[in-house]
Amino acid sequence: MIDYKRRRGVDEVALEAEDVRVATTAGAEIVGGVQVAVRSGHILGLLGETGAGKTVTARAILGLLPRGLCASGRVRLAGDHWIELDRPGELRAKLGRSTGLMLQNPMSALDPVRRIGGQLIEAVVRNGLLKKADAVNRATELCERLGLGSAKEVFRLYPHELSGGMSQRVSLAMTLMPGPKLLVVDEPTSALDANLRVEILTLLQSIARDSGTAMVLISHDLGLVSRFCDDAAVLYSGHLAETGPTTDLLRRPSHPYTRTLVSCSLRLSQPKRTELPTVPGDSPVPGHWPSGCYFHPRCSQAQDECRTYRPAFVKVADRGVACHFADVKE
Ligand SMILES: Nc1ncnc2c1ncn2[C@@H]1O[C@H](COP(=O)(O)OP(=O)(O)OP(=O)(O)O)[C@@H](O)[C@H]1O
Repeated sequence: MIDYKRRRGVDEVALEAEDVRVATTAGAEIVGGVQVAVRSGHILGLLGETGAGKTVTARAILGLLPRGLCASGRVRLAGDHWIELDRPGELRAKLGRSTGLMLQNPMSALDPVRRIGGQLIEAVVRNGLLKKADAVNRATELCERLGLGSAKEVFRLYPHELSGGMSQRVSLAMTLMPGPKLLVVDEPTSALDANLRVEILTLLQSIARDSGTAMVLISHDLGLVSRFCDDAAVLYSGHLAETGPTTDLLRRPSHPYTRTLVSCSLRLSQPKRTELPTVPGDSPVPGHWPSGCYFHPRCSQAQDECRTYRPAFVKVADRGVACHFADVKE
């Protein structure tokens, strides 16, 4: 039986990452010194515009960067020792069984010419995590838990026979088979209609709560983050702009970029909206960063100091912000 009520350890820090940096092999900085922590049973939303570095940061932490990019910094799982990010092989060996990544396109995780059943159980059996009979039981329970209906029928299907919603659920089941302590979910729902999106995220949230799995949800969508994430980290041009408990952060954003995102999102939710609101201006391209604060060319409150000096990321209690003029209080 899968112990969905294993709440031991909930609230412990499941994963910490410090000073995460990513650059191209040609030397252009993409991510510059990000720190994040995710608690067991909680969901951290990684927010930011396209190109902010959300996916690259998460992949660096899992040792799964594509060719052409290299990382530095360190990461550790609940109380374990620190592992350097510039050793992706060691990182994958150490984190591989404890972490999972669910990608934007669920079909990319599935082999088109093999039935779902074999694909669900293969990796955990091959890696010696479960015996075949236990793997079948676990896959059956996951199918039930994830609302896939009769596991026997699902096991016989080929990927092309799955609907969009089913392929999301199968992909989630595959990711959950090894019982990961940390699950990174990259825009899981961008191709789904609004109802299905909420269903899948509700499932993810209940799995996080019940099993103690820590999750990172990568998203542009402030509405989804505010509904499903306990904590949020806002990235701008590969740097942390602001972090904190989601409700507090969105109610009292300290960074001008977060404030702009929140006001854009409020406009987006108005019924008479005629065009998609965006943060005015363009985000800079890696390797062509502006001087000082990277947000200053788009910031209505920028002053001389912002054009000259990069603000440090300052943590006060459970909030953190990188702005010379942020009002951070204990
Ligand atoms: N393999 C790569 N080689 C060089 N640059 C890359 C590579 N992959 C990503 N980048 C660059 O890194 C930056 C961050 O990309 P990333 O995909 O992490 O952004 P994101 O915030 O996840 O955006 P989106 O929400 O659109 O997925 C972008 O400027 C992107 O062009």
